[in-house]
Amino acid sequence: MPGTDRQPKYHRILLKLSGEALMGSEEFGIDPKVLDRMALEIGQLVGIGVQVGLVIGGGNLFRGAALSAAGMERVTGDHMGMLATVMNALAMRDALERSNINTRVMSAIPMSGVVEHYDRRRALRYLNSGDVVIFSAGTGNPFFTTDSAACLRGIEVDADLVLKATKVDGVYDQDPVKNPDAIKFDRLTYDDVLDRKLGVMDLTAICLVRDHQMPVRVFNMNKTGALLNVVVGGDEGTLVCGSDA
Ligand SMILES: Nc1ncnc2c1ncn2[C@@H]1O[C@H](COP(=O)(O)OP(=O)(O)O)[C@@H](O)[C@H]1O
Ligand SMILES: O=c1ccn([C@@H]2O[C@H](COP(=O)(O)OP(=O)(O)O)[C@@H](O)[C@H]2O)c(=O)[nH]1
Repeated sequence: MPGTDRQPKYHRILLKLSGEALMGSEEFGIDPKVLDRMALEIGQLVGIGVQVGLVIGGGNLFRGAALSAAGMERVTGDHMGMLATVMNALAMRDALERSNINTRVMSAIPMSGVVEHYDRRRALRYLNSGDVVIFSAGTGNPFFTTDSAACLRGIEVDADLVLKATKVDGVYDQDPVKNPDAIKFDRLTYDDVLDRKLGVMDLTAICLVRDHQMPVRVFNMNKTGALLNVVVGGDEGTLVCGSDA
């Protein structure tokens, strides 16, 4: 990889994968091939000694806002969305463990007998011992998103960086899916994202990382090798951070 020596720049990361990324080319649900590819890429990080926390979305299965638009009570829809993230987490654990990567799933909603309840100190012990920890069920509260959950858990476990894996190459001046002429930023401040209303992450999540000066890198997970490149300090995607970071 040009310009990198493959030594990790970050000791502990929090990686957010969108639920939709797990669909691959399917319309709904989970494509096992995508899970296996992601497990491989995450395994490369574990292999060079990086501690990995994961938050997975649920948009491939249910989103509270969409269910609410179809007539369901919003809180019920959000509960379904959070349960969807637990299903995705179980599928990801399965793929990681088939790749011989020790993985723990914790849930913000107690689900005895299925997954462990989220406990920050226990999560830190698992991370320190090299296990991948998947934080599922979002924040456990309706009206939030898994982007906010990723930023929250990243701050709680003192990650060096939150990585938002998405289907575009970074943050642009407009939505690049709707505007092919959109221009990509290499670096932005939290206030730039808020002031310009750049829609790549919800505002609650951005405010949270700004208040705690947690850097976030937005990058394209469909690009093979991009995740490893970020972690070894490569200039991938867009870095969102404080003005003097
Ligand atoms: N300014 C922007 N820069 C980059 N992506 C943007 C921007 N505004 C909106 N988006 C959209 O945000 C999406 C990334 O967010 P993500 O959370 O991965 O997807 P979703 O919200 O569909 O689950 C991109 O697919 C892109 O279409
Ligand atoms: O803290 C949270 C996180 C998620 N959700 C619900 O779970 C759904 C799936 O999460 P998200 O939309 O963030 O998934 P992604 O877009 O990343 O696939 C959301 O739409 C919400 O309905 C929630 O209520 N609280």
